[in-house]
Amino acid sequence: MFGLKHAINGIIDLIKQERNAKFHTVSTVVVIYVGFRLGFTGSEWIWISLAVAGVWVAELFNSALERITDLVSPEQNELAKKAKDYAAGAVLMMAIWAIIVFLIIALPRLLLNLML
Ligand SMILES: Nc1ncnc2c1ncn2[C@@H]1O[C@H](COP(=O)(O)OP(=O)(O)OP(=O)(O)O)[C@@H](O)[C@H]1O
Repeated sequence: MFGLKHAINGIIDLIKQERNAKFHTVSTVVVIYVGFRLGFTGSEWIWISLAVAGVWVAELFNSALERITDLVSPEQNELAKKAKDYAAGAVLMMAIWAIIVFLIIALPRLLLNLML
C-alpha cells in the first residue's frame, strides 16, 4: 500500500500549501456538521459527498497541473496562462455545482427549522 502513503501525503501537502485547500477543508467540516445537525438522509449524503469529493478532486488536479506548468514553463507564457486558467475554471465549475447541491438539500430544512 505504498501508493496510499503517497496519495495521503499529497492531500496533506495540498492542504498545507494551497489557500484554496484550506478553505475546502473548513467548508467540508462545516457541511458535514450542518448535515448531521439537519439530519440529511442517506441519498442526500450521497449527493453531498459526491459534491464535496468533486471539489477536492478538481482542486487536486488543478494544483498538480499548476506544478507541472511551473516546471515546464517557469517564465510567463500564453499557453501556461491558458492551462492554469482552464484548470482553475474546472475548480470553479465544481464549486458552483457543490454549492447548488448543498443549497437544494439544506435550504428547505433550514427554512423549516426557522419557521418551527
Ligand atoms: N507561467 C505563466 N504564464 C502566464 N500566466 C501565468 C503563469 N503562471 C500563472 N499565470 C497566471 O496567473 C494565474 C495564477 O497562477 P498561480 O500559479 O499563481 O495560481 P494560484 O494563484 O496559485 O491559483 P490557485 O489560487 O487556483 O491555486 C493563472 O491562472 C494564470 O492566469
